[in-house]
Amino acid sequence: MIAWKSVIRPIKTVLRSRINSIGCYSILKSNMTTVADSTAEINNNKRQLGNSAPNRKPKKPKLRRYKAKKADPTGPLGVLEFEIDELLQEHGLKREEVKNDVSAILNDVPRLSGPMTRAYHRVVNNIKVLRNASNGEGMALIENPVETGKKQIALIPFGLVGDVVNINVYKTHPYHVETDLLDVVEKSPMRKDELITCKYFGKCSGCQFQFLTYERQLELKRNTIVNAYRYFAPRLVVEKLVQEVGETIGSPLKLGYRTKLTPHFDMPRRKQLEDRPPLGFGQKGKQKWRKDNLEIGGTGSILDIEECPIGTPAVNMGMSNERQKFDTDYQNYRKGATILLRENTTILNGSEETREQLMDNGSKNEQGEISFVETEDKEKDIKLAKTCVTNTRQVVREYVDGYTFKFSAGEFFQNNNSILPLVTKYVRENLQIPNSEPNAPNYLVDAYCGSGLFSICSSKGVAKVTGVEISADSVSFAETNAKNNGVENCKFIVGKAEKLFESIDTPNDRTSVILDPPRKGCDELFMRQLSEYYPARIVYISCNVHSQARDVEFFLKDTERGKDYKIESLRGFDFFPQTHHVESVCVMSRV
Ligand SMILES: C[S@@+](CC[C@H](N)C(=O)[O-])C[C@H]1O[C@@H](n2cnc3c(N)ncnc32)[C@H](O)[C@@H]1O
Repeated sequence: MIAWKSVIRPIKTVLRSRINSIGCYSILKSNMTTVADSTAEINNNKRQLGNSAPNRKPKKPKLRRYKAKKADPTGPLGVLEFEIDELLQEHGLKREEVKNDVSAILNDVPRLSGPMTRAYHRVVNNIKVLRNASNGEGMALIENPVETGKKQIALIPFGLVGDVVNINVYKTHPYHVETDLLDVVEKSPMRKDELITCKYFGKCSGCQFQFLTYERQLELKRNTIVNAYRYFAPRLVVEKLVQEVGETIGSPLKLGYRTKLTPHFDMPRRKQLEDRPPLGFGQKGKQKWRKDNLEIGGTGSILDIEECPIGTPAVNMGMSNERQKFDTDYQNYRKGATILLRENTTILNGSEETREQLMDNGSKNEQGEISFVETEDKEKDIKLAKTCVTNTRQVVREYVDGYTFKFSAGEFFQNNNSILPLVTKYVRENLQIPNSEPNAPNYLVDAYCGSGLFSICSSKGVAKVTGVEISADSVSFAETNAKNNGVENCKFIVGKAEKLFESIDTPNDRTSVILDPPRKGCDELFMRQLSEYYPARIVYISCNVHSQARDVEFFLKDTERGKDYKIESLRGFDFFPQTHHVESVCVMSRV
C-alpha cells in the first residue's frame, strides 16, 4: 500500500499542476492520457490485487466524453475558431477533414501509454508555419497520425509564418493540437533571434514578439485589428463601412514600460520544502528551440524569474527586493500566492532630499530602505521618484502629462505610463465636435471611467464631464483626482454604464462619449441606450479589439439610430510592446 502511495502522489501533483495551467479539467483529461493511463493502470492493478471474489464479472468501463469548455466568442478560444476556418478555407479543407477523434484518446485508458496517445502525441518534423494567429502563435497543417488522408491544425508557440520547424504534439482538441517548438529548421525572414533581450523568452508566457523588429510588431498588431473587424463585424466590412485601419501608434518605451507585474509561486500541499519554490511567471509549454535557456528558470509550470525586461526599473527593483524576502520567508506560506508589484510615483520638490519625500510605503532593500528610481518630465521640468508598492490596498500615484492620479494599487490603471500622454491627446483631439458654433459649450461623457484618467485629461475646453464607473472605490478616487488636479467640471456616478442615461442632462448634439469597457466589451442594452441618446461623437477604446468590433457592428447596424453614424477612424496603440496585445481606438461620428 505504501509503495502505491509513493507512485500515486507524484502523479497527482503533476495532474494538479496541469489543472492549474489550463484551468479546465475536461480538457485536462483528454490531454493527460499518459498520466491518466498510468493512474488507471495503477488503480486496475490495485483492484486486481485486492479482489479476492472469484468469477466476478468485470465492470464495463464507462466511456468518457469530451466536454468542451464554453468559450467567449471574443476571447482567445473563440477567435481561434475564426482563424481555423480561415486557414481551412485557404487550403480548400473542411472542418471534418481536420477533426480529431478526441473520444478515442480519452478512452484509451486501461493500457499504459496506449497506442492512441502515442500515435497522437508525437514529434513531427519539417513543418511549414502557414500563418500567425492573433495570439502570436504559428499555425500549420500536419498529417493526422491515425486517420489516413485527414489533417490536423497545429498551434506552435514561437513559430513564425515562413519558419520550417520540428514540433512535439502534446495535447489534442477537437479541431487543433497544441505543440511545443523543438527546432527551427529554416528561419522565416521575419525571425530576428538576435533581437531577443530576455533569457526567458521562448519559455515564459509573458512575451511573444521579442524576435521581431518593432515595425513588424506594429504591423502584426494592425493585422489583428483588420482581422478582428473581418471576423466580428463582417457586415461592416462587406459594406465597406470600416475605414482603412491606421498604422499602430508605437510605445515610446519598447522595454522597461510595464508599471505592474504579478509574479507568483505554487506551494506543494502538506509538504515542507527544502528549497524555495520558483517565483516568477508561467511557463509556455516545454520548448526546446532556444538551446541556451533549457535549464534557466527551471522546468516547472512556474519559471523562477529574477528580472523582467518589460517591467519598469522601479518594478524590477521591487521584484529583486521581494525575491530576497521570499528566500527567507517562503516556509511561512501554506499556499501559492501572487505578489503585486506596482509602480508608485512621487513628484519631487527639488530643494529636499529625495528619500525624505518618499511619504508612501514601498518595497525595501536588504538595508531596510525603500528602493527608488529618479526620473523627470523634461517637457514640464518636473522631477519624479518611482518606488514599488506590494500591498494591493495601498494608495499609489501615477503622473500623466502634468496630472497626478491616485488609486488603490490593486485596482485597474493603465500599465504603460509612457504611452499615456499620446493616447490621452489622441482621445482628446478626437472628441472635438466639428463645426461647433463658437462659444457654444461642449460636453463629455466617460463611460467606464475608472479613476478618471480620460475624464480629467480631456476636461479642458469642455463645460462638463460626467463619468460612470461600477467600482465605488474607483469613483471615489476619480473625485479626489479631479479635486487634486484643480479640475472642477467633472461629476462621477457609481453604477453600471447604462445608469448614465438616467441622469445625463447634457444636450446630445454637443456631447461626445468615451467608452473604455473591460475585455468583454459593452452589453447590448448599453449600446441601444447610447444610440437613443444619440451623441455627437463616440471614441471607443478597447483592450479587446474583438469585442470592440462586435459592439461597433451592433451599434451601427442593429440599433435604432446607429445607421446615422460612420466609423471615422480606427487604429491601434501599442500599450504592450513585445507581446501580442493591442489596444484599439475606434472613432465614430454622425454622418
Ligand atoms: C478598461 S478599464 C478603463 C478605466 C479607465 N477608463 C482608465 O483608462 O483608467 C474598465 C473599467 O470599467 C469598469 N466597469 C466594468 N464593468 C462596468 C459596467 N458594467 N459599468 C461601468 N463600469 C464598468 C471597471 O471597473 C474598470 O474600471
